Amino acid sequence: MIDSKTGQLIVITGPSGVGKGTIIRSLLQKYPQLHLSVSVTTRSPRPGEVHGKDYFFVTRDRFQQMVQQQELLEWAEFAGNFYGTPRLAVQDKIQQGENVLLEIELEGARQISQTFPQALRIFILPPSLQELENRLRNRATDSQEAIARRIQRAKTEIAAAGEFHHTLINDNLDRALAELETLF
Ligand SMILES: Nc1nc2c(ncn2[C@@H]2O[C@H](COP(=O)(O)OP(=O)(O)O)[C@@H](O)[C@H]2O)c(=O)[nH]1
Ligand SMILES: Nc1ncnc2c1ncn2[C@@H]1O[C@H](COP(=O)(O)OP(=O)(O)O)[C@@H](O)[C@H]1O
Repeated sequence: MIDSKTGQLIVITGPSGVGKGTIIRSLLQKYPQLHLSVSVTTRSPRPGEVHGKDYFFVTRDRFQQMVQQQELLEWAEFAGNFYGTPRLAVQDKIQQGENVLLEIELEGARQISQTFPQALRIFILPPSLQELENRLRNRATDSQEAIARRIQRAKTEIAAAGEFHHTLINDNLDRALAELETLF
Protein backbone atom coordinates (compact mmCIF):
# COMPACT_ATOMS: atom_id res chain seq x y z
CA MET A 1 0.00 0.00 0.00
CA ILE A 2 2.30 2.77 1.22
CA ASP A 3 6.07 2.85 0.73
CA SER A 4 7.23 2.74 4.33
CA LYS A 5 10.57 4.42 3.52
CA THR A 6 9.05 7.69 2.34
CA GLY A 7 6.96 9.82 4.65
CA GLN A 8 3.82 10.82 2.81
CA LEU A 9 1.30 13.49 3.72
CA ILE A 10 -2.30 12.49 2.95
CA VAL A 11 -5.07 15.06 3.22
CA ILE A 12 -8.65 13.87 3.72
CA THR A 13 -11.33 16.48 3.25
CA GLY A 14 -15.09 16.31 2.91
CA PRO A 15 -18.20 17.86 4.41
CA SER A 16 -18.93 17.46 8.08
CA GLY A 17 -20.88 14.24 8.64
CA VAL A 18 -19.72 12.52 5.45
CA GLY A 19 -17.85 9.88 7.47
CA LYS A 20 -14.23 11.08 7.50
CA GLY A 21 -13.71 10.17 11.14
CA THR A 22 -15.32 6.75 10.68
CA ILE A 23 -13.22 5.99 7.61
CA ILE A 24 -10.01 7.17 9.27
CA ARG A 25 -10.61 5.10 12.40
CA SER A 26 -10.84 1.98 10.21
CA LEU A 27 -7.75 2.92 8.24
CA LEU A 28 -5.68 3.48 11.38
CA GLN A 29 -6.67 0.08 12.75
CA LYS A 30 -5.71 -1.65 9.55
CA TYR A 31 -2.50 0.30 8.82
CA PRO A 32 -0.45 0.95 11.95
CA GLN A 33 2.15 2.73 9.81
CA LEU A 34 -0.36 5.58 9.31
CA HIS A 35 -0.49 8.43 11.83
CA LEU A 36 -3.31 10.89 12.28
CA SER A 37 -2.30 14.44 13.05
CA VAL A 38 -4.18 15.69 16.12
CA SER A 39 -5.50 19.18 15.43
CA VAL A 40 -5.92 22.16 17.70
CA THR A 41 -9.42 23.61 17.99
CA THR A 42 -11.35 26.29 19.85
CA ARG A 43 -14.51 24.13 19.60
CA SER A 44 -15.84 22.73 22.89
CA PRO A 45 -15.26 19.01 23.40
CA ARG A 46 -18.21 16.73 22.59
CA PRO A 47 -19.09 14.10 25.19
CA GLY A 48 -16.42 11.41 25.08
CA GLU A 49 -13.84 13.45 23.19
CA VAL A 50 -10.40 13.34 24.78
CA HIS A 51 -7.89 16.22 24.87
CA GLY A 52 -4.76 15.18 22.99
CA LYS A 53 -6.50 12.32 21.21
CA ASP A 54 -9.46 13.77 19.34
CA TYR A 55 -8.20 17.35 19.45
CA PHE A 56 -6.11 19.68 21.54
CA PHE A 57 -8.88 21.91 22.90
CA VAL A 58 -7.56 25.43 23.38
CA THR A 59 -8.88 28.92 24.04
CA ARG A 60 -9.16 31.50 21.28
CA ASP A 61 -6.27 33.41 22.84
CA ARG A 62 -4.01 30.36 22.76
CA PHE A 63 -5.05 29.60 19.19
CA GLN A 64 -4.26 33.17 18.15
CA GLN A 65 -0.87 32.88 19.82
CA MET A 66 -0.13 29.67 17.92
CA VAL A 67 -1.00 31.39 14.65
CA GLN A 68 1.24 34.35 15.46
CA GLN A 69 4.13 32.11 16.47
CA GLN A 70 3.71 30.12 13.25
CA GLU A 71 3.13 26.90 15.16
CA LEU A 72 0.41 25.80 12.73
CA LEU A 73 1.01 24.24 9.33
CA GLU A 74 -2.41 25.46 8.24
CA TRP A 75 -5.51 26.76 9.97
CA ALA A 76 -9.04 27.87 9.19
CA GLU A 77 -12.31 28.99 10.71
CA PHE A 78 -15.14 26.48 10.32
CA ALA A 79 -18.73 26.93 11.52
CA GLY A 80 -17.72 29.54 14.08
CA ASN A 81 -14.64 27.80 15.50
CA PHE A 82 -10.94 27.73 14.65
CA TYR A 83 -9.04 24.57 13.69
CA GLY A 84 -5.35 24.08 12.90
CA THR A 85 -2.62 21.49 12.35
CA PRO A 86 0.36 21.64 14.74
CA ARG A 87 3.39 22.02 12.50
CA LEU A 88 6.17 20.31 14.46
CA ALA A 89 4.50 16.95 15.04
CA VAL A 90 3.74 16.56 11.34
CA GLN A 91 7.20 17.66 10.19
CA ASP A 92 8.92 15.29 12.63
CA LYS A 93 6.88 12.30 11.47
CA ILE A 94 7.36 13.02 7.78
CA GLN A 95 11.11 13.46 8.31
CA GLN A 96 11.21 10.13 10.12
CA GLY A 97 9.63 8.50 7.09
CA GLU A 98 6.20 8.12 8.70
CA ASN A 99 2.97 8.63 6.78
CA VAL A 100 0.69 11.29 8.19
CA LEU A 101 -3.03 11.82 7.63
CA LEU A 102 -4.58 15.27 7.95
CA GLU A 103 -8.36 15.33 8.37
CA ILE A 104 -9.07 18.98 7.56
CA GLU A 105 -11.61 21.20 5.85
CA LEU A 106 -11.36 22.87 2.45
CA GLU A 107 -9.49 26.08 3.28
CA GLY A 108 -6.81 24.15 5.14
CA ALA A 109 -6.50 21.66 2.28
CA ARG A 110 -5.96 24.58 -0.09
CA GLN A 111 -3.17 25.91 2.13
CA ILE A 112 -1.52 22.47 2.16
CA SER A 113 -1.70 22.29 -1.65
CA GLN A 114 0.46 25.45 -1.67
CA THR A 115 2.91 24.53 1.08
CA PHE A 116 3.06 20.74 0.49
CA PRO A 117 2.24 20.24 -3.21
CA GLN A 118 3.47 16.65 -2.93
CA ALA A 119 0.66 15.81 -0.47
CA LEU A 120 -2.02 13.43 -1.75
CA ARG A 121 -5.38 15.21 -1.45
CA ILE A 122 -8.57 13.15 -1.30
CA PHE A 123 -12.13 14.48 -1.08
CA ILE A 124 -14.93 12.34 0.35
CA LEU A 125 -18.42 12.96 -0.99
CA PRO A 126 -21.79 11.95 0.49
CA PRO A 127 -24.27 9.98 -1.65
CA SER A 128 -26.55 13.07 -1.42
CA LEU A 129 -27.04 16.22 0.66
CA GLN A 130 -30.11 14.62 2.23
CA GLU A 131 -28.06 11.63 3.37
CA LEU A 132 -25.41 14.00 4.73
CA GLU A 133 -28.04 15.76 6.81
CA ASN A 134 -29.41 12.39 8.00
CA ARG A 135 -25.94 11.35 9.15
CA LEU A 136 -25.40 14.60 11.04
CA ARG A 137 -28.79 14.28 12.73
CA ASN A 138 -28.31 10.61 13.59
CA ARG A 139 -24.84 11.29 14.97
CA ALA A 140 -26.59 13.68 17.37
CA THR A 141 -23.42 15.46 18.44
CA ASP A 142 -24.31 18.94 17.24
CA SER A 143 -27.04 21.47 17.88
CA GLN A 144 -29.64 22.25 15.21
CA GLU A 145 -27.80 25.48 14.52
CA ALA A 146 -24.42 23.75 14.19
CA ILE A 147 -25.95 21.20 11.81
CA ALA A 148 -27.47 23.97 9.68
CA ARG A 149 -24.09 25.73 9.46
CA ARG A 150 -22.40 22.47 8.47
CA ILE A 151 -24.94 21.73 5.72
CA GLN A 152 -24.60 25.26 4.37
CA ARG A 153 -20.82 24.96 4.32
CA ALA A 154 -21.07 21.47 2.75
CA LYS A 155 -22.47 22.95 -0.47
CA THR A 156 -19.40 25.16 -0.96
CA GLU A 157 -17.04 22.33 -0.08
CA ILE A 158 -18.67 19.83 -2.43
CA ALA A 159 -18.47 22.38 -5.25
CA ALA A 160 -14.68 22.41 -4.76
CA ALA A 161 -14.20 18.64 -4.87
CA GLY A 162 -12.64 18.91 -8.34
CA GLU A 163 -9.57 20.62 -6.82
CA PHE A 164 -8.54 17.31 -5.23
CA HIS A 165 -6.48 14.50 -6.71
CA HIS A 166 -9.22 11.96 -6.00
CA THR A 167 -12.87 12.02 -5.01
CA LEU A 168 -14.62 9.13 -3.35
CA ILE A 169 -18.29 8.60 -2.44
CA ASN A 170 -18.85 7.23 1.07
CA ASP A 171 -22.02 5.30 0.27
CA ASN A 172 -21.27 1.88 1.73
CA LEU A 173 -18.46 2.08 4.28
CA ASP A 174 -16.64 -1.12 3.32
CA ARG A 175 -16.84 -0.32 -0.37
CA ALA A 176 -15.56 3.23 0.21
CA LEU A 177 -12.69 1.93 2.35
CA ALA A 178 -11.69 -0.58 -0.31
CA GLU A 179 -11.65 2.17 -2.95
CA LEU A 180 -9.67 4.51 -0.70
CA GLU A 181 -7.00 1.87 -0.13
CA THR A 182 -6.37 1.68 -3.87
CA LEU A 183 -5.41 5.38 -3.89
CA PHE A 184 -2.44 5.12 -1.54
N1 LIG B 1 -8.29 23.41 8.36
C1 LIG B 1 -8.48 22.51 9.34
N2 LIG B 1 -9.65 21.88 9.46
C2 LIG B 1 -9.78 20.98 10.45
C3 LIG B 1 -8.74 20.65 11.33
N3 LIG B 1 -9.18 19.73 12.19
C4 LIG B 1 -10.45 19.45 11.86
N4 LIG B 1 -10.83 20.20 10.80
C5 LIG B 1 -12.10 20.22 10.09
O1 LIG B 1 -13.02 21.01 10.77
C6 LIG B 1 -14.34 20.59 10.47
C7 LIG B 1 -15.17 20.47 11.72
O2 LIG B 1 -14.65 19.47 12.56
P1 LIG B 1 -15.48 18.98 13.82
O3 LIG B 1 -15.95 20.15 14.61
O4 LIG B 1 -14.67 17.97 14.53
O5 LIG B 1 -16.80 18.38 13.18
P2 LIG B 1 -17.11 17.05 12.36
O6 LIG B 1 -16.20 16.98 11.18
O7 LIG B 1 -18.52 17.23 11.99
O8 LIG B 1 -16.90 15.89 13.29
C8 LIG B 1 -14.19 19.26 9.72
O9 LIG B 1 -14.35 19.52 8.34
C9 LIG B 1 -12.76 18.85 10.01
O10 LIG B 1 -12.21 18.10 8.94
C10 LIG B 1 -7.49 21.34 11.15
O11 LIG B 1 -6.51 21.14 11.86
N5 LIG B 1 -7.43 22.25 10.15
N1 LIG C 1 -20.96 4.75 4.85
C1 LIG C 1 -21.77 5.17 5.83
N2 LIG C 1 -23.08 4.88 5.80
C2 LIG C 1 -23.91 5.30 6.79
N3 LIG C 1 -23.53 6.03 7.86
C3 LIG C 1 -22.22 6.35 7.94
C4 LIG C 1 -21.28 5.95 6.95
N4 LIG C 1 -20.07 6.43 7.29
C5 LIG C 1 -20.24 7.09 8.45
N5 LIG C 1 -21.52 7.05 8.85
C6 LIG C 1 -22.12 7.68 10.05
O1 LIG C 1 -22.29 9.06 9.74
C7 LIG C 1 -22.06 9.86 10.90
C8 LIG C 1 -20.97 10.89 10.58
O2 LIG C 1 -19.73 10.21 10.46
P1 LIG C 1 -18.36 10.87 10.97
O3 LIG C 1 -17.29 9.85 10.75
O4 LIG C 1 -18.55 11.43 12.33
O5 LIG C 1 -18.23 12.08 9.90
P2 LIG C 1 -17.20 13.29 9.79
O6 LIG C 1 -15.95 12.89 10.56
O7 LIG C 1 -16.94 13.42 8.32
O8 LIG C 1 -17.89 14.49 10.35
C9 LIG C 1 -21.68 8.93 12.03
O9 LIG C 1 -22.81 8.72 12.84
C10 LIG C 1 -21.25 7.65 11.30
O10 LIG C 1 -21.49 6.50 12.08
